[in-house]
Formats: sequence, C-alpha cells, structure tokens
Amino acid sequence: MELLTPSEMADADRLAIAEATTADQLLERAGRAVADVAARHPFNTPILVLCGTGLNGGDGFVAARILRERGYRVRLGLLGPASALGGEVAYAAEKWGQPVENALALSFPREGIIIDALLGAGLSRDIGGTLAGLVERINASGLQVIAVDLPSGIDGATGQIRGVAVKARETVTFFRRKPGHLLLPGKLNCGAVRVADIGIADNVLATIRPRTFVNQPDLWQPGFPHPEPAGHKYARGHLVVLSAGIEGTGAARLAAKAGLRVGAGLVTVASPSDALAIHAASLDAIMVRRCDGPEGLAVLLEDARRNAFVVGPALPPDEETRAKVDLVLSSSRAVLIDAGALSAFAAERIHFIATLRAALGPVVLTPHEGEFARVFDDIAGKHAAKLDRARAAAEATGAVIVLKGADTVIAAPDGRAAINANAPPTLATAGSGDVLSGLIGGLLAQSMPAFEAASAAVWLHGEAANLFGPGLTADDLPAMLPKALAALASLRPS
Ligand SMILES: NC(=O)C1=CN([C@@H]2O[C@H](COP(=O)(O)OP(=O)(O)OC[C@H]3O[C@@H](n4cnc5c(N)ncnc54)[C@H](OP(=O)(O)O)[C@@H]3O)[C@@H](O)[C@H]2O)[C@@H](O)CC1
Ligand SMILES: [K+]
Repeated sequence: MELLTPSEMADADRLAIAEATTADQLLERAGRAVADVAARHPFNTPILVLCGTGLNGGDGFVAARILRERGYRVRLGLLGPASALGGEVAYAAEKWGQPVENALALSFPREGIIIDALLGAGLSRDIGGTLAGLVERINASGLQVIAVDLPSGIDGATGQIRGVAVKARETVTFFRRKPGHLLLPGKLNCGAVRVADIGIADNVLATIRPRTFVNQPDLWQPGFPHPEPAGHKYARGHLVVLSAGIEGTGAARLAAKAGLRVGAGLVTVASPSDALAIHAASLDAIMVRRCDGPEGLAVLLEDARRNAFVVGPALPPDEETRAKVDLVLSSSRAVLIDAGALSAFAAERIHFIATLRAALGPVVLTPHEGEFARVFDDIAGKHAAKLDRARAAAEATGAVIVLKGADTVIAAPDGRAAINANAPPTLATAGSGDVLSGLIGGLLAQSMPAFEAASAAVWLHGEAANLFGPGLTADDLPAMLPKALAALASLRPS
C-alpha cells in the first residue's frame, strides 16, 4: 500500500478535481468521514470542533455541520479571523451558519470530544506562540481528540513534532496514509488511524508514482520464494553465516536458524577453530565449517554455490572483520552486513562507502540508529528525518538500508522506501537483530531481490513476534517462523 507525502496528496487532490470531482465535494466527503467517526460516540457527547483557516479547518466546518444536523451539541472555535477564510472553506463556514468562537479564548467543556481541525497537510513551520498554548491546553484537557488528517503539529512527511503537537485518540485521514502516521514520534500522537475514501480514484497514483510504502506483503509477495513443488534444496541457495569466536557464538546460530527456516536450501556456520566444537554440538541441520581469519573465508568463497553471506553478528569491530567484509563484498555474493561489521568501519567511513559502491552483488545493511550515526555521521547530521536518512545512505552506498527501530525504514538506492508497521515492542530483545540478519540472508540466498528480501524479512520478524506474544526471546523467533510463513501464505493471492 502506498503512502503519500502531503505534497503528493495535494497532487492527488488536484488530479481528482481535474478528472471527476470538485474541491467542494472533496471537502464535504472529508468532513463527513470525520463526522462519521465522531458519531460513534454516544449521542449526548458534547463536541468541540477547533478549526484553522485552511482546508483542514474546512473539514472541521463540514464535520461540525453534519454532527449538529445529527443532533449532537457542537461548539466551534476558529483560529484567526473569519475574514481569512476563502474559497470552499468560506462556503463550508457559511453552511455551518452557527456561532463561531475564538479558538484561543474559549472555555473547554469538562467532558466530550475535541475535533482537531487546526492544521493538517499545510503545516509549514514549527508551532509557537498562542497556538502552542492552545495545543498544550488540548493535551492537558483530558478530552478525547479526533484529529483531522494529522494531529496538528505532526509533519505528515516525516512524523516529526514541529514545536508541539496534539495527542489524538483517533486520526481520520483521506485516500492513503502519510509517512507521518507510521513514523515516530508522529505514530504515537495519531492513535488509531482510519483511512477514509473521499472519492479519489486509485488511477491518480499512476501519475504521482509514490516511492514510499507501508511494509505489507502486497509490496513483495509476488517475488517471495514460496517453496515450489518441483524445487530442491540446491535451487534454494546456500547461506553462510560468519561466527565470532568462543565467547560470541549464539548470534551466528540465531541467524543461521532463521536463514534455514525462511527457506535457504543449505546453511553453514563458518566458525573460528576455537568455537567449532560448540557449534557442532548444538547444530544438526545447519552445517559447520572451519573458518579462521580472512584466509579461511577466502577458502569458503572458492565454492560459488555459497551464494549469500551474513557478516557481523557478534563480530568484533576490528581490522580482521573489516578484511572479511572487504573480501565478501568483492566476491559478487549477496551480503548482509550488520552489527560488528558496521561498527568496524566507524573510522574507515570513506573506504566503506567506496567498497559498498564497488560491490558487484546485492548488499543489505541493517544498522540501528547508533550504528547508523557511527558509519554515516555526515548523513545523520544532515537529515533529521529517518526516512531521509535511510534514503540518503542507500543512495550514497548503492546498498539497501534497513534502519532499525520501532518504525524500521527499508530504503533502496533507487529511492523506494518501506516503513514497517507490525513490530511489537517485545522485539527489542537481545539477539533479535541477529535473527533479522539471518532472515534477510536466507531470502538473499534464494535470490529474492535485496529491497524485497529486506522488507519481507522485517515483516516476518514482526509477524513471528506478534504470533508468539509476551515473554518473547530471540530464541523463540526462528521457532515461530513456520506460523509467520503460514500467515504469509494465507495472504497469497490465489
Ligand atoms: N487538498 C484538498 O483538496 C483536500 C484537502 N483536505 C484537507 O486539507 C488539508 C490541507 O489543507 P491546506 O493545504 O489548506 O493546509 P492546512 O493544513 O489547513 O494548513 C494551512 C494553514 O496553516 C497555516 N500554518 C501552517 N503552519 C503553521 C504553523 N506552524 N503555525 C500556524 N499556522 C500555520 C498556514 O498559514 P500560512 O503558512 O499561510 O501563514 C495556513 O493558513 C488536509 O490536511 C486535509 O485535512 C481534505 O479536505 C480533502 C481534500
Ligand atoms: K489536524
């Protein structure tokens, strides 16, 4: 499902108006959708509608009129003079035809709901002054808030709070969600997000060509390597996970188990001599091979059937790790780089980016924010918004970037980006990132394209955690994958 930035949404409105509808009709339908949500509250609920002077306020005027017609007690406060209203908003205000209070001077009811129609897609700067005071009063009022399009103060393109922002219980948006509904902190201010159909046809998207998506199976399911009846393990790739030494072997096993569960035909843990015995004792279906230093890795790379490598979980951020990364990147294999293999380049950033750009095979990096800042300090300094940071790093390196967090962003070098929305807080647990690395590696081994592989893995990771429920540890994730894969298969178009 596509996500539209506020400016892409304005294009959608324009295209819809050019084709089959009028601005008045769009405003009427948007306001009606808001009224429908408010009308789920009991009949005698007092409703305070707070309107700005733009189209967001116009939606508020329409909602106020419809709710009053339905018998609700509605008061309306306007931010600014009525003379500032123009076009369809002035028309909606005229049709309201009831008293208009000064939003900055009105008294709040003790109970009821507030409809926040102060600012939506037109937010263009930080909120300050008296409006900031009003937003703080709304948040301190204890009243339930229904936000129109976006909670006022949330940037629809980035999810950032511009100065202050309304905290809503529900948000009604139109046609498609915006990135700010999914990215933190905006997501937390939105409450439950409802998407209303206001009569904009999907075909406007062919002109707009959105580049940002919700990370859902429709985005990558067609390329997902569901097992084929005639398939055999050698057609499903061979994933190699590099292990750390004796004190850090669990991470490689977690990644390897995830890679095997997600369908890689063969999985090998490449282990330093000191850890061979412990891996061999705890792995059955997964193979174990000796791999000491870059020389050992070079030997493993001689077999071209080993087509995907996970490098980083539990590896020390040192020169030897850098040498291993350089070696796999120059081998034209699919490579997943995480953890120690990212941090190893904190002092060698220029070299790292140049090596990534020169890589012949697909590459995916999975930094959390701390690792990202370490390796891409220039980009982190330039871009405050997570979506922009991930895209800039993907463009700079030619790699797919999975910028992890509660609102993980997956960005491709061609500008596509997906925002993940199914990760429960229980995923923030030790070893969870190693499982994700293995999932991506396992899909890369099966030749799934890198952006799709990374997005699918992030979704499966979230799905497995959701299916497990409370008390999750990373060890539980590979065991939950069959259920997550079954859930995915059930969503497959027949
Ligand atoms: N397009 C369509 O057809 C449809 C659009 N729809 C609706 O329209 C909404 C977008 O409407 P919009 O573009 O008029 O912008 P909107 O959010 O009302 O704000 C503009 C006003 O805010 C002001 N302002 C900005 N930042 C500020 C700040 N920090 N602090 C204070 N003021 C600030 C800005 O002032 P200015 O910058 O001009 O001084 C201007 O006056 C969209 O969210 C959806 O609800 C639906 O009806 C469906 C059809
Ligand atoms: K709003």
